[in-house]
Amino acid sequence: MIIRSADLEIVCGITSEIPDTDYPEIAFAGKSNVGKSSLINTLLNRKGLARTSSQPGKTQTINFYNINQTMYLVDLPGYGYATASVEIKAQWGKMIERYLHTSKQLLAVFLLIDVRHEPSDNDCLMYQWMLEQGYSPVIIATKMDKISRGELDRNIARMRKVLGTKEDTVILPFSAQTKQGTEEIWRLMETLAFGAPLEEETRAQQQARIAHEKQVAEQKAIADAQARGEEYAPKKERWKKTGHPVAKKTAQKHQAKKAAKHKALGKNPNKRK
Ligand SMILES: Nc1nc2c(ncn2[C@@H]2O[C@H](COP(=O)(O)OP(=O)(O)OP(=O)(O)O)[C@@H](O)[C@H]2O)c(=O)[nH]1
Ligand SMILES: [Mg+2]
Repeated sequence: MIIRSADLEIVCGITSEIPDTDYPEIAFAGKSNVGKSSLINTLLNRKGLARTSSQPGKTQTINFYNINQTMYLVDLPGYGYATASVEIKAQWGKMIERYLHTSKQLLAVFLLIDVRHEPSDNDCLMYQWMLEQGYSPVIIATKMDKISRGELDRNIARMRKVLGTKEDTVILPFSAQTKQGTEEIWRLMETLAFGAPLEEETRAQQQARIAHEKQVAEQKAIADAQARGEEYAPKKERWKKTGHPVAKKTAQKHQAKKAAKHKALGKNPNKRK
């Protein structure tokens, strides 16, 4: 999917109402620190949009990211955050439960499990809940960069066994570090949200789009210049007018500096050793 816009549009805290949104929602659930926010950043190709931390318990609200005004990716707080107080844990649990039960647009819940570890009791509960509610069960095995290929196969088999997955449950290995799995997850999300994976832009379409965007930007620049009562000079011409290209100036400065250094050291820069 080509991401034209990705904005954190709604932040829902423990006392907030669950919002009634206009687009399908895909939520990311899982234990604290499993990589939910990192997955969202990777899918959107935005490094710090969703806040992440090596300390568990970073996401404490339900965050709705509006993508291209067509769908929401929903980042949930993690469960099983050991150092949070019992009361806080219960409040977060209730908030997540309230969201999962009341959202009218929730299309799918992706359950994230760190591929290095055995699924926890909470992971098993979450998986069962997804089945009971009739959601397409999708599991993302995160942090695949941390183990070998052989271990990955063994751990995914163990994951299936512990969760007791149905045949049609998809388990997708993923790494936010290497971005492996990103395409597969997008294809699945597009199929769920729009019925089929969106067509990739062909090279010709991409060039046409870029040319169109350039043309629109230029027209805007002309209109802005006119509004200021100035004559529009395209970038290249403005550059020509000065007669001193920045790159040339920088190169001259660099050369002068180098010559001074060599002079100070009494060396000839062109002499071979
Ligand atoms: N090596 C590696 N590290 C990862 C990966 N995904 C996440 N991490 C790291 O794991 C830590 C937790 O990531 P987050 O994305 O904040 O996890 P979260 O599930 O959103 O955590 P909470 O908000 O606390 O529930 C961060 O230090 C990330 O850099 C991955 O695929 N590979
Ligand atoms: Mg998070």
